[in-house]
Amino acid sequence: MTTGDATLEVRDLTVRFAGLTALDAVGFTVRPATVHAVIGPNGAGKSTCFNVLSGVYRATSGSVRFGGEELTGLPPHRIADLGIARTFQNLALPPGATVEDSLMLGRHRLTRTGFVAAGLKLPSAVREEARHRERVREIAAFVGLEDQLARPAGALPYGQQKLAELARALCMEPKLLLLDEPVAGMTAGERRDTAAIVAGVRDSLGISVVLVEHDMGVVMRLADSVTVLDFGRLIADGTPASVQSDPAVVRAYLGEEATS
Ligand SMILES: Nc1ncnc2c1ncn2[C@@H]1O[C@H](COP(=O)(O)OP(=O)(O)OP(=O)(O)O)[C@@H](O)[C@H]1O
Repeated sequence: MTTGDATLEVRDLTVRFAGLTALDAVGFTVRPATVHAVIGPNGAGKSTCFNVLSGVYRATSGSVRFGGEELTGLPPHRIADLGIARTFQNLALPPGATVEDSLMLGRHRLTRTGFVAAGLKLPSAVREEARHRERVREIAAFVGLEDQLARPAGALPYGQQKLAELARALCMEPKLLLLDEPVAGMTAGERRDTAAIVAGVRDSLGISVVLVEHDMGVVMRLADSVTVLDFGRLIADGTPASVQSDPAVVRAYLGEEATS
């Protein structure tokens, strides 16, 4: 599949949990090599949307197509096979493993060598592993973690652990990257650096990014397009500047401040 095919089309997506409509006929399009943010107050349906895109939740109705393939109903590993990788709001790295081995986990899907050949250390298996380790080093350098590869991932400062999680997802060589609150819990400097790395994922690697993020500064600077949800409904969709001044968006956020 070429990058030109890697459009994500969400149409009439509805998710109901026992009487509660978490997503109500939501639709948006993510063009290739763009950053698309999904924002909204707490409980708006952002995580539910992400969980459908990555196959963790089943849609009640509606469609999600990526490069022309229907995703709804596919299990997470099949969605990953189509070139969609995700990060998690809470870190999902194995705490005892080194950064390098954690990133090698991201290469698993791309590994051809079978269990027996790897166990016997056949030359083809050794060569393939060396190629993967080289790519892991390149990706670690891309996110600025090249000097941390030998450290246990769990020993890194929180901001660097989040970058390792991002790097692990990049190691899957995705066409579309789903980032769940990538700068949450980071210092101001780490937020800036991470925003620059995500911009590089789009501009240098040509990967599309869908971002759920509460940090409006990061969203407004980074996103090419924004979908705003409130109580499961789409209330605005467009450029960062247009949604920022949309009265429905202002009302949704002011409502949240007034009640929190
Ligand atoms: N597995 C579930 N079972 C039942 N209800 C759920 C489930 N997941 C989410 N919900 C409900 O769906 C609604 C949307 O939740 P969701 O987590 O998608 O919102 P959100 O926009 O991601 O919120 P936040 O910004 O607080 O993470 C909420 O009312 C939530 O309680």
